[in-house]
Amino acid sequence: MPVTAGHQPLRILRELTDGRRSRLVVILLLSLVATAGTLALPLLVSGLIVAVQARQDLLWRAIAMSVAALGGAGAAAGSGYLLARLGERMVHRLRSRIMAHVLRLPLRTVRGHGSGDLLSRVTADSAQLRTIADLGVVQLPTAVVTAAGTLAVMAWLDPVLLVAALGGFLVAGVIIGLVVRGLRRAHTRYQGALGLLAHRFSTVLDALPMVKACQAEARLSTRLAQASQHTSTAALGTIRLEALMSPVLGLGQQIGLVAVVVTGGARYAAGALAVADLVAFLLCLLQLVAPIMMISMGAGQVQAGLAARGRFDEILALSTEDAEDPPQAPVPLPAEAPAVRFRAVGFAHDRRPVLHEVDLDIPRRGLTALLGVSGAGKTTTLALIERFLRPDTGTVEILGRDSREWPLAELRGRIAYLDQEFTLLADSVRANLTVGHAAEVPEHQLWHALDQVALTAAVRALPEGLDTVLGGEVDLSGGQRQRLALARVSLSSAEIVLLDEPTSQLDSGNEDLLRTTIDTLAADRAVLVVAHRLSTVRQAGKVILLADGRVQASGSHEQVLLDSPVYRDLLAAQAVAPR
Ligand SMILES: Nc1ncnc2c1ncn2[C@@H]1O[C@H](COP(=O)(O)OP(=O)(O)OP(=O)(O)O)[C@@H](O)[C@H]1O
Repeated sequence: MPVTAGHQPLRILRELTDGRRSRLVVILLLSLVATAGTLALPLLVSGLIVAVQARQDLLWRAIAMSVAALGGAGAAAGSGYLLARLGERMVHRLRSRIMAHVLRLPLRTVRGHGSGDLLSRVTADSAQLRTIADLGVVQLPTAVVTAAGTLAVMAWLDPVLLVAALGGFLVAGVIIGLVVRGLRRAHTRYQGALGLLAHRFSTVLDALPMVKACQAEARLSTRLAQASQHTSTAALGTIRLEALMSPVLGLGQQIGLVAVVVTGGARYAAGALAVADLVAFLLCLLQLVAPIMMISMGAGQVQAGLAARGRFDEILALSTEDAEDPPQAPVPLPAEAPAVRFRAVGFAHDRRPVLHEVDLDIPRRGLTALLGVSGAGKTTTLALIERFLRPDTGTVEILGRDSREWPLAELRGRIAYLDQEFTLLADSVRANLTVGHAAEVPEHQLWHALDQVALTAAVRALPEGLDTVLGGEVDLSGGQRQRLALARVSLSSAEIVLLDEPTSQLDSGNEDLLRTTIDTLAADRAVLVVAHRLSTVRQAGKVILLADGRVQASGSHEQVLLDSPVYRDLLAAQAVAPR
């Protein structure tokens, strides 16, 4: 069920107190004590004036005033601290939930949103959410109770004066009500603009070497400054509205004060009001400003928190990749099916057709090479096998089962994938090698995998060996990173291995080494390698040639060589001597 804006505060209250109801009760009790202390003070002052006039003993009254003031302040501090802890716990839980959810979204959805925008939701927006806990849950209700209690005391002291005082605040209240209504929209616009700015900046940072090489710093700085200006314009929308609050309230208070002084003076002169009651009333009026200020400013800030919660909801409403997992246990796998089978597969990126009626088989064992000019659809083919993407038409079968019928976790457990960017985590060498493993991998296996890709010496030379964190001050070269990614793949026991251009950064010595690693992998599983360097295809048992999103030829190297002029052209372009 979609969450309406009206339901949101209640839901946030539930999230805040989930498993901590008793803590909330303590916070509420402390707040009540603080409120009672505040309300008692004017009455105790009034009593003190009467006692001074009557020359009575003042000691116990002084003690009572001290207890009310100190007790109230202590209780307010305690409730504020406990509440902030509850708020931070809620923010941490929501933030973790959002991050876990984002990691399970389809790649397309994540890319569509942009990493910077998602980052700003997890950081800046979650900080805004804290305001709801800090202000909305106890401070605002407490302020309402304090204001109502103070008004009741004022009514008890002199109802006529109360009417005079309220006249001043009424005008302010109407204006502030209108301002608060506009604030949530303004905050949503501002948070959206901030997310866009974060996205633009993070994409520029990701491309920093290229930016520097092209000397594009100045031009991109100007574009970023424009995005920043757009964010500031959105921020001004909230600032303008918030700036109205304090003066409007101050004006209301001044009008109320003048009205009380004039009316109170007249009533005192007429003998209708005692001086102690007039002083107590004025104290109440001054005391009323703090809760009313809290209600108006707090309500404005809570709008920012509610807007942030709304942006969280937008993300949580997006379907995760495994949302379409089959509900029933899948049928057993046929023993002799190929590792991968495409049947009349069609796929379009943003309505631009990329694959058309593709039929292909990848055998259960051995090396298959996927070739084609740049943009032919090779990476898209791998993405369909991994189920990063789903075919628009036709079927993709993995180990004899339609890929839509696989539970996603099981499907991905059967496939190891080395992407084109040979991505590594900004984490230790060990973490990068074992990222897909639930159990700890024995160290000798890690060294063996590194040995296979000739990385042992390089890793031993790192400051903390296997535990050196990469991607910061210490890093590997492009070719070493590629070999580390390959070592990760070789540690996997997956039945299907997908390698997207694994040789792009390797020198000829390392390329020979890679061929040996691939041969070892292909001995007992299916290895599909996207090869730009056509030298790799010589060792392949099967070659599939893609051209314009169609399978142009497939079979053994010799057979495709005979059948396909496109293949011969590709080989010639790479200057690989046909055997
Ligand atoms: N995320 C995307 N959004 C839109 N179009 C895309 C996307 N990814 C790829 N394409 C387009 O789909 C087509 C096939 O891309 P793909 O990456 O599969 O080709 P490729 O054969 O792997 O190319 P290369 O050898 O250059 O890596 C290209 O025309 C490309 O522009």
